[in-house]
Amino acid sequence: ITKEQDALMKLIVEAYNKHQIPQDVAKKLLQEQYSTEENFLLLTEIATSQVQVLVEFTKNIPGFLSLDHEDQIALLKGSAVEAMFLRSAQVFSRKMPEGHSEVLEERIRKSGISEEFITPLFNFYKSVGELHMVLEEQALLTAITILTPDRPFVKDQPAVERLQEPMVELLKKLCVLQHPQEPQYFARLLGRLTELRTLNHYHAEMLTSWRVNDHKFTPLLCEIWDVQ
Ligand SMILES: CC1(C)[C@H]2CC[C@]1(C)[C@H](OC(=O)c1ccc(O)cc1)C2
Repeated sequence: ITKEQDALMKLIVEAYNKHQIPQDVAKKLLQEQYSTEENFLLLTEIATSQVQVLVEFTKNIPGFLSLDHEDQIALLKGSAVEAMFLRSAQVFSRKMPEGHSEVLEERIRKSGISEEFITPLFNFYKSVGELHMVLEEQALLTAITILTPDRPFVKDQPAVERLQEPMVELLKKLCVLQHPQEPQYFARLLGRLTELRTLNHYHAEMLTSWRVNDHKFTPLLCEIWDVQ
């Protein structure tokens, strides 16, 4: 790892650590009762704070704020769902205090989300959990997801590629260092990004099914997903 790569990694990890889901949201997970309505409101709060965390993390990715402003928005809107699933999968499989993940799973299952979405979601969580990613890998993988050049409406794709490229190179080196006995580990990580893209479709279905049942989203979620 070169000096520049080490500096880049420290910046990304620092940004990733700086923005965590507020503790009060996590605490509510255990306190509130279990009605479908209550669960939906909790998930709305979790999703809203995840998007806020995503925006703050993204702003700290070196070079992001120098991109064309409309492209910055296009990248955020295009990656919000994937970044949210990636972060919740990492939180879910790693840092959840004892018993929280079961409670969260229960609330997700009883929040009006159709079963056809629940299965792929928890399969994804399991496949991320099995990787036992270290923090640096989690942070870099999230930054790489956000800096995907071929999102809809991105005008200057090469500029995004120039930011994403060094992160992919750095992640590749990290994987070799962290998992010397597993040469295909880096490929498995990138495979998760492909699986993530399939979740975009399920997520759109989920939003629609909530909306037809007249559930209300927060303004931030409406804005990032162009609903209502
Ligand atoms: C764990 C998850 C990533 C998975 C189940 C809850 C999540 C936080 C997310 O919820 C929403 O997207 C969502 C969108 C709008 C809304 O009002 C509530 C939740 C999907």
